[in-house]
Amino acid sequence: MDNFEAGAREHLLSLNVDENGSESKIEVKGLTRCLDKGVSILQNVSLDIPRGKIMGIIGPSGSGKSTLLRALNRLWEPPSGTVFLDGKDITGIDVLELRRKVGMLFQLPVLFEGTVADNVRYGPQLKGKKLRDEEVYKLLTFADLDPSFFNKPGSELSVGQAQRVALARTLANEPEVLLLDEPTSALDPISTQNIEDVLVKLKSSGMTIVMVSHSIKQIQRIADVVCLLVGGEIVEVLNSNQLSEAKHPMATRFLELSS
Ligand SMILES: Nc1ncnc2c1ncn2[C@@H]1O[C@H](COP(=O)(O)OP(=O)(O)OP(=O)(O)O)[C@@H](O)[C@H]1O
Repeated sequence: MDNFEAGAREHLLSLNVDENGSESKIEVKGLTRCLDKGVSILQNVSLDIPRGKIMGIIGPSGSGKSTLLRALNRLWEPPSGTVFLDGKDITGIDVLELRRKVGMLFQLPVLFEGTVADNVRYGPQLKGKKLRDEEVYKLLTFADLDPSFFNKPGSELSVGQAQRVALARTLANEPEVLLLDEPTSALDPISTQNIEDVLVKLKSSGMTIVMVSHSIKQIQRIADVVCLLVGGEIVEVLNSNQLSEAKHPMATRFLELSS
């Protein structure tokens, strides 16, 4: 390991522990969501999301994965005292500030009107900062898009290209956490691999990533930790290389059927 690598590693290790000595970037404590009719979508969910790691969330359709993810940046407002970012209750953080820190990418990207560059500049512009052309190029390259996309209208892109622009747009806010809801399910295998490579790069720069995916193989490729959600409850949290050790009957059946 050369000096630079050693220094970078030390820096990353120092990112792993905050002032409270906690290794969790996000803590979820007893999160429940009930519908008006009394049906519960999430039941007493408690989860530690490790800092600087990729956590995969898997589970059958309708098990509450998206609801849990959306609670983490208040797209669904969790009750106070249930979700904490760096030890702070997120319901007490200004919502725009929170969403800058905790960015989100959806299954299908929605680009704003205008060019690719307009899209990438959107977030910083809201704070009164105009990204320089070179900064936009850098973000596009990072998201694995050729710089020639700079002036293209967003409406002329394929879904895979638009997803990478959406990623560059999210990264322009310099988030600390990235939430992904099945970000590659509409993409071809090459675009999928490109996005996965970018996610792994982001993790090595210290970012915390939480990804809902229906692909067990994808989770095994890139996640460090996996959370299995069944019927609104967390039934297992495992290292991604230990998925075969899941014990909960629904979890084992789900894993058998999806592999
Ligand atoms: N706003 C809402 N109003 C009523 N029901 C909802 C609402 N949001 C989610 N649900 C229901 O809650 C359950 C969990 O939904 P959620 O989208 O979180 O599941 P999921 O695990 O992400 O599903 P999928 O894998 O199919 O995307 C589903 O039964 C869904 O119909």
